[in-house]
Amino acid sequence: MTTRPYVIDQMISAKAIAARIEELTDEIKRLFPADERLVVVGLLRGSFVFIADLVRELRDREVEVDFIEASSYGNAMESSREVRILKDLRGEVEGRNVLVVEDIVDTGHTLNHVIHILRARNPKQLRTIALLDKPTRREVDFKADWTGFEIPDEFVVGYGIDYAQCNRNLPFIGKVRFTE
Ligand SMILES: O=P(O)(O)OC[C@H]1O[C@H](OP(=O)(O)OP(=O)(O)O)[C@H](O)[C@@H]1O
Ligand code: HPA
Repeated sequence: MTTRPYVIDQMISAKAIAARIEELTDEIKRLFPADERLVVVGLLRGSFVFIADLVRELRDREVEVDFIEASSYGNAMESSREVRILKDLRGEVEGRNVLVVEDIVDTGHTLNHVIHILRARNPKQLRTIALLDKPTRREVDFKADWTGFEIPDEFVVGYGIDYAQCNRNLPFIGKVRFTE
């Protein structure tokens, strides 16, 4: 896969992300009963860093971690608008408290599609959290219950998020700036 030359400008520091996750977990804990197990579902692949930090902030709760894999971008910068489920959950969600963890809501197609599928399985409570939200790009009426940061219409990478499958390992969120 060849990409145009680009540089990455930092947009949100690792420190700011960590501080925001602390705030978000306080809110999550207020909503889900302390004496009931929480199923935390990460949307692969982009959420793998966020979910790792989030569940460790929930260390005083009984948490089960599961993953579902959806893809609509492939290697492109534009959504195909066709969300494909590449890997389903291992566990059941019926009658359980479920928190779906997403890295970014852009057009909204991915999370909207996944929530539709999970809601049909009759969870007790189904909530969503997204680290980033680009509200100006929305094509479907969807809003996560919790959002880390609202961002402008920039193509971002890092902290799990890729451009052409690279840069997921950056500890911060940066925006891609093409140099040619
Ligand atoms: O709101 P949307 O426009 O649907 O975009 C958001 C989705 O796009 C990216 O996933 P991608 O399909 O690139 O897969 P990945 O998570 O494996 O990188 C990102 O991780 C979100 O899941
Ligand atoms: O800004 C983005 N960066 C990477 N992947 C994405 N998928 C939706 N929006 C983005």
